[in-house]
Amino acid sequence: MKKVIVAGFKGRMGNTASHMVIDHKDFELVGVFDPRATEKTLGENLEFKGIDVPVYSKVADIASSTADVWIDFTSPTSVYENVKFAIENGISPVVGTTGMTDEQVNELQKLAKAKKIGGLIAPNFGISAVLLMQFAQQAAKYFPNVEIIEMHHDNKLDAPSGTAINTAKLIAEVRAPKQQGNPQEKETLAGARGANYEGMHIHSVRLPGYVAHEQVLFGSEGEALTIRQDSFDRSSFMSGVAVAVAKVQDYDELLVGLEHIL
Ligand SMILES: NC(=O)C1=CN([C@@H]2O[C@H](COP(=O)(O)OP(=O)(O)OC[C@H]3O[C@@H](n4cnc5c(N)ncnc54)[C@H](O)[C@@H]3O)[C@@H](O)[C@H]2O)C=CC1
Ligand SMILES: O=C(O)C1=N[C@H](C(=O)O)C[C@H](O)C1
Repeated sequence: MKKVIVAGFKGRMGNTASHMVIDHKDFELVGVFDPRATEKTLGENLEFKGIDVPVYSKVADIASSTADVWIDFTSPTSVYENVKFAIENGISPVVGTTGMTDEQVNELQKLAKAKKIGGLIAPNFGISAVLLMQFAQQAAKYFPNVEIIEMHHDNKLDAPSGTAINTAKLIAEVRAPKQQGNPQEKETLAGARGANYEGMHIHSVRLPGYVAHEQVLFGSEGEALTIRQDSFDRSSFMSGVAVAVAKVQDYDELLVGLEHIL
């Protein structure tokens, strides 16, 4: 049995992940963490009735031997400290939270290597998004002119999305550096051309009703290719999270990207 703690359990993803862990025959939920929590045990919430695991509202209250795996769906400003805490306490992190800087990820990777702790940061746990990123990287070898449009619910804190940044990074690995559009182009309204990652423009849409969606648009002489994925429900991320929880302790480093453990 993998003993699991869920950080951010009062949020959308943390709630879904807590249910997944409870329902999984090989996992045991041993604690949940969220600074917004006021209850002492999870079972005080009607939807978790009978699940009397401890609720933590301060990270310092979590003992190092509490869990094998730390699932993190929190916020861009808290994820680095949480993951650092997990690694320092011998707990393998499975991280879905987006918005960390490259420097923060590098530091955590160094720490995990030094402590020989396996972990995973996945910008997206959905198989449709993992495949989209791989297809986009393949297509970019033949279509170097590319723009990315990511579309999310309007409660999202970070922009562009972690998936969009990761898509651009994967494409940049196979495409010669290149600025796109007319070299003389001028924005008459700031931001009109979106963010710019090594010449690739990334556009972020935020709308109620949306969950998580991405389109990668490729254009060439007389033809175009569009790759799109849609996550309509947060349950779609859970098979990826479950695979990560099951396998993460087999590694002794912090990996980035679900594809590395599938
Ligand atoms: N990798 C993936 O497949 C996915 C990643 N995400 C990412 O997961 C993160 C969370 O997303 P949502 O659940 O929609 O957000 P949310 O805002 O619904 O939930 C975040 C929760 O984290 C809590 N929190 C804040 N600071 C904390 C801390 N220091 N320790 C523990 N909990 C803390 C908040 O109180 C809140 O309850 C975002 O970064 C989002 O981009 C979301 C969906 C899929
Ligand atoms: O905030 C979200 O909802 C999501 N965040 C991740 C991201 O930033 O890419 C993954 C997915 O898109 C949902």
